[in-house]
Amino acid sequence: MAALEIRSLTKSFAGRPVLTGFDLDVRAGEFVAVLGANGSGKSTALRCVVGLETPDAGEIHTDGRPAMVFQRIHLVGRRTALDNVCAGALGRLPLHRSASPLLFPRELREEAMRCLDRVGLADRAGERAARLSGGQQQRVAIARALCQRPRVLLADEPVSALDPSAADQVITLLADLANEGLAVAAVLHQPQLARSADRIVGLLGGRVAVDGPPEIVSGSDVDALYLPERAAA
Ligand SMILES: Nc1ncnc2c1ncn2[C@@H]1O[C@H](COP(=O)(O)OP(=O)(O)OP(=O)(O)O)[C@@H](O)[C@H]1O
Repeated sequence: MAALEIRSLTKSFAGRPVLTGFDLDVRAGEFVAVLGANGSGKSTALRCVVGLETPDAGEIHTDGRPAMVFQRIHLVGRRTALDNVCAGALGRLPLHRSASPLLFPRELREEAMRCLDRVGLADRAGERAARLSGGQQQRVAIARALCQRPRVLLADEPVSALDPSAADQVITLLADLANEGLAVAAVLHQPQLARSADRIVGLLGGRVAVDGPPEIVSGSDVDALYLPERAAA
């Protein structure tokens, strides 16, 4: 069984269908890039997986609770990178162990430090998040997600606000995390970056129109996802 399985997902907003039978499998160790025109339902699909939207119909299975990162990074700017990463564990800590961020237990701080190290930012642990670059902040957000100990990591346009070099670093990190065993699904708006993934999935008309490894998915397959008349269909 895949770590993430989505079957026949449907979702409408105010009677307007957005997802019309969306299917997706992501296995442990696999990095899937999800492409599609604006409004094609990519975010809605991921948001259904983490419970931020309720599907109208369909089935979603995930190994454990998935973690998600977003284009807007939402760190607490005046707290350190390390505190922000510790916050990823709040959902699984007993209340009395996390009532105050000042009291994050030592073992959690050590784990958060390992997560920061994993994203290449151990040396910035004590820096206020607001002082980090956009790319560094997104990597802190990924470390915070890792601190949730997920087996499935979702990323909704994680590099859309980043410069090309920072975007490359984040994509390489996501690919490495998948190589280490995470199931990773990332919505991207940059088809060329999607070519670093193990598989490219393209949404059109609320369902999967393209699904294959980058060697198989052609440039014209990808271009067709963005043709205005087809994307609006
Ligand atoms: N909560 C909501 N209420 C009403 N309409 C919504 C809601 N969320 C999304 N939509 C609409 O559903 C459609 C799909 O949105 P979604 O954000 O999933 O698309 P997307 O493929 O991620 O687009 P983008 O690339 O622009 O981020 C859009 O037309 C959007 O306006």
